[in-house]
Amino acid sequence: MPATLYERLGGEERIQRLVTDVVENHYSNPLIRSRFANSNRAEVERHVVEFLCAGSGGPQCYTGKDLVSAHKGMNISEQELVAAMDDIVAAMTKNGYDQAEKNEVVAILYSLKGDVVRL
Ligand code: HEM
Repeated sequence: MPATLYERLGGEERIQRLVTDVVENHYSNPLIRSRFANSNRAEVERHVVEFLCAGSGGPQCYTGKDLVSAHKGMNISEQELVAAMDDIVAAMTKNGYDQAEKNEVVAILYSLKGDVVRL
């Protein structure tokens, strides 16, 4: 059996470090940081770790809202989606991931566009 994406991302410990950098990038990205002004950073971070672990094949359970409920009423634009994806790719580069894993994560994020953008 080929390794799951969860395994190739290095399991929960490396995913936690990746997500800390992703959230840091979002909170300092002028294109999207205002979106998080009223969010609980620690809780968003915990939910995103669970989301990525569970969604990539890990044993964790995702305990946050479903994606549509989490983003409903925000009217997020395509530009904001690209900005968020840029933050994630930059954090993956910083954490030493290969192009193959970056491509896979970008493809998954793009496939979720309809659950996030213009709701
Ligand atoms: C495919 C892309 C995306 C995925 C997979 C995603 C995933 C998530 C997840 C798992 C949460 C946690 C939900 C919870 O705590 O219950 C969340 C929250 C959030 N997301 Fe996204 N997100 C995406 C794109 C975006 C974009 C483009 C923006 C805006 C620039 C955004 C803004 C937010 C905000 C502001 C919250 C916090 C909501 C709150 O405080 O309750 N997301 N997202």
